Parts: sequence; C-alpha cells; structure tokens
Amino acid sequence: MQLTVAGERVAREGLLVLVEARRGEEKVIARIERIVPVNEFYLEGDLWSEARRRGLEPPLLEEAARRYTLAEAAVLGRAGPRGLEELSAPPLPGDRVRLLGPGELREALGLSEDEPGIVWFGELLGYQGLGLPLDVENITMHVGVFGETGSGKSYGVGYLLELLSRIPLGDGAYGALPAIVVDANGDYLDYYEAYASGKQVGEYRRVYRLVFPSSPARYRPYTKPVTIDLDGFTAREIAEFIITYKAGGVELNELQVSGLERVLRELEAMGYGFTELLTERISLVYDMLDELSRGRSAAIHAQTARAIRAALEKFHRDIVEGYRVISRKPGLDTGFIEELTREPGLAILDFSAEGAPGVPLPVRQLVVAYLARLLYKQFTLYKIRGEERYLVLVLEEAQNYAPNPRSYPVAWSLARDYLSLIATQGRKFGLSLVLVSQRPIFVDPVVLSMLNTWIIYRLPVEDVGYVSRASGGLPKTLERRLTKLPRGVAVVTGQMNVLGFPVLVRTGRRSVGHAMGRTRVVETLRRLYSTGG
Ligand SMILES: Nc1ncnc2c1ncn2[C@@H]1O[C@H](COP(=O)(O)OP(=O)(O)OP(=O)(O)O)[C@@H](O)[C@H]1O
Repeated sequence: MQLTVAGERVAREGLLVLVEARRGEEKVIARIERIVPVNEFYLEGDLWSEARRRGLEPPLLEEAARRYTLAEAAVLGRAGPRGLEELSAPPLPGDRVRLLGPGELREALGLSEDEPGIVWFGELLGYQGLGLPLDVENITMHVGVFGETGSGKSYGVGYLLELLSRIPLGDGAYGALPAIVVDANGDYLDYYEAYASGKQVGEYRRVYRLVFPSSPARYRPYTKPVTIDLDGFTAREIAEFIITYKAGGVELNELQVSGLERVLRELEAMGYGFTELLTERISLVYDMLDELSRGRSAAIHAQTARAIRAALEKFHRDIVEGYRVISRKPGLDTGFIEELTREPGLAILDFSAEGAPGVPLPVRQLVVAYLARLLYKQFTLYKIRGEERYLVLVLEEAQNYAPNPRSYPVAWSLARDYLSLIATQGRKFGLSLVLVSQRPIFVDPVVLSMLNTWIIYRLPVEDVGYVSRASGGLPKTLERRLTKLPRGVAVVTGQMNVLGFPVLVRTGRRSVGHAMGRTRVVETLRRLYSTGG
C-alpha cells in the first residue's frame, strides 16, 4: 500500500490496519510488516552520485523528486459474524486502508462490549484505548510470561491478575478467578496491602499473604504461615530431598537415598506418619537407622549410615527447628484450597526477604512441590466428586521450580515432576499454570511445550529463537523486535489471544500500584551523599 502524509506519521511495523476491501464491501484486518520510504532523487548509483560525493547536492531537487512511502501488510482475515474469516479474494489495487476506528475491532471479531469470558488486555500498539481481547476459557491451557529483568513482566502479570479478578460473566455480573501467586520478590504484595487496608481487589473476597513462621510479618492480618506436612510424599521423595539438601544439590548419592528410604519405609509399615517421624519422633528414625546398619550383614553400610545420619540432623536442625516449615497442622492444606476456590480468593506465597527470611532455594522448592501436589490431588478429588473448580497458579522464577535439567541443574527437581503433571493434566481439572521467567531457556522443555498462550516482553538475544519456536513461530518482523521492545510492551500469541495471530500490546495500567519494582538511584544518592550545592 502507499501511505498518505498522515499515514506516514502513524504507520509502524506491527500496526493493525483496516482494509476496505473490494471498494468497501468487506472489512479486512491486516498487519503492517514492512515500511519502505522511496525518493526518486536518492537511488543507488544514480546520476547525482558524483555530485553527492563532493558534497554538491543540487538544491530543490529533493523537493521536486517523486517521493512516497510504501508499506507491506499481511492480511489476517475479514470480519465475519463469528470472528475473523479467511478471504475469498485478495483486496484490489485502489482499495482504501485506514486505522481501525473505535469498536471496529470488536465488531470484526463479533464481540459485544461486555462479552462474557473476555478480558481486554492493555492497548494494541498504535491504538489508544483499544485492548487485546483475551479468552479466559483458554487460560486452562496454561500461560507463559517471559522477558528479561526490568522488561515489565511482574507488572504485566499483576495487570493480568487484575483482569482475572473481574471477568465479565454476562448480564452485568463479574467474577474472579481464584489464584495463588508464588511471589519471588514481593512484587504482588501491593494487592495484599490494598486489601488489608480495606480496599477491594476486583471481585476477590479475600487476599491472603503466606509467610514463613520466621517472618516478622507473620502476625499481620490475613496472613497465614507457610507450613506443610510430609505425609503425602513417598518415602523415596523424602529421602531424596533430605540427602540432596545435605549435599547442596550436587549429586544424588543413590546408596544414601535408598538407605534412608528403607528406614522410612520400615517405620511407615509400623504405622508412623512421615511428618510425625521427622519432627517429634526423629529419635525413632535414628534408632531404626542404627538397627539397619548394625552387624556384619547389615542392610545399610556403617559409613553410609553415618552420612544419612548427618543429612537427617541437618534437615531437622534447619528445616524442622530453624525454618519451622514442617507441621502436623499445615497452614497450606486442603481446607485452605477449598476456601480459596469456594469464595474466590488470591493467595500470595511471599518468598521475598521479609516473607521468607534466609530461606534457601531447596526449602522453597520443597514448598512449591508440596503445593503443586496438594493442588493436583485436591483438584482430582473435585473432578471425581463432579464439582467444578478453577484456580490459577502463578509461578514467578519458574526456572527454579521446573528447571531444564540440561541447562539449569538446580538441586532437587521434585517440584518439576508435579508441575509437569499439572501442565499435562491440569486442564481437565481446572488447574492453570502461569509461568513467569527471565530465562525461558532454563525452564523444563516438557512444561514449556504445554504452554498455549505466550506473553513475551523484551528478551535476551540468546532466547529469541527458542521462544519463537516454542510459541509456535512468530512472524520475522515481530521476532526481530523482541530484543528491542520498550518496557511494558509485549508480543501476545496463542490460545487466549482472540485475534488468532501474534500482536504487539502495551500493558495497561494497574489499578493497584507496584512499589516493589521501583528504583530511586539518583534520589537516594542525593539524600545519602549530596555535598555542596
Ligand atoms: N506497563 C507499565 N506501566 C508502568 N510501569 C511499568 C510498566 N511495566 C513495568 N513498569 C515498571 O517498570 C519497572 C520494572 O518492571 P517489572 O518489575 O515488572 O519488571 P520485570 O520484568 O518483572 O523484572 P524482574 O524480572 O527483574 O522482576 C517497575 O518499576 C514497574 O513498576
């Protein structure tokens, strides 16, 4: 297409336009892919090359020359009664192209203003006030939010949560989707603070903050302790955790793991629960270990037994007595999930320095593994009972919980097993994952391959090809821009995107602020060190 002077000012690669095709008979939506300015006076190797070389450009010629700007656009579909349809014939030379008018995109997609189940995300690039429609129904096929540090991921996920806290349900009603956020840095605490100070957060009935028992914030209102029990895990899983925790996650010592597994199994057969054994009755575990490693034909070699004992002691000292995470009455239990999903609630699992003071990664992995297992079990139960429930699990720094074993070996990976179970099966039970990561390359490819909606902020160069492929292929024009996107602008593609093709979107404004992400270098330097002046 050839642009008008006004069009030259607004046209950008990625911008959506409306083609009045076949002289206005059909409304066709297209996306600008390339812009090529042409000026007849500036052609490679033209008559004026030598004059230009000498700096002698003839005046006025530039003005007199033929000048125009061409734009190439890809046709995306024509407006039909049920969304975009394939064109029967291409637009004709001479058909007019213009920006989408207010309401025209909605019309083209066959959506009403308050369409049930549709939330409008941010602003399509180049259009003030025109949001991207997202189909909430498809969130159950999981979402990935990626982007390098400071690209606006957390802000964007907070904004998405706000949309999910007020979903149009038809007839003027709104509802919230229950959610649990594993908050790595306290980026979502603003929602808790807003709620705790009496403000409404969408249609959520409750907003909880979950902190470790050692957190100074534990006595604040709507705050629950991050405590778990071990009874749902198998003896093998617990043994693996205890041994890798001691070893710092380097290598799994199979002899020690199977020795400890044996000890736990023997005690389990005698009717003890793992939580009970590893908290108040740890001496029974030590005794059983002694018993199994005594004598010449002992099941566990004395040296292995010493290593197991050391691992058990470290586990007990750090995790049971230090962080106090293990409890026979865990704060995170089926009752809590029941409450969150019956009266829609938002729970923020606070892994920030205040919510989880000094708590190392393996302990956070244990908690996430426990949570993923708990959710999976509880939702399976709902399904069996014929009760339909929904919940979104937002996982910041997903690479720490569902690590790619090839490129990111971080300690224990049990959380990954349960998360991949949710990724592959969760949809049927109403459990959705929203995985957030700075480095998608470090996230387990199995889990990644189950994501069906992608919100991609600015990426490091090394991740572009990987993400583009994993998200089902992006147009080259968008792929090229991924490393240069300004903060808060993302490419959105996949099942939730009602348009059906990848687009550039600017995140909308959160109605609750984002205190955590703010930095104030200059202001602080001035306050601390300012001299003279
Ligand atoms: N759309 C936006 N509108 C206004 N401010 C924004 C927007 N997106 C991001 N910001 C601000 O930019 C800063 C960085 O954003 P954010 O914390 O979301 O980045 P991030 O990608 O999550 O980074 P990290 O991976 O380091 O957590 C924050 O101060 C945030 O409030």
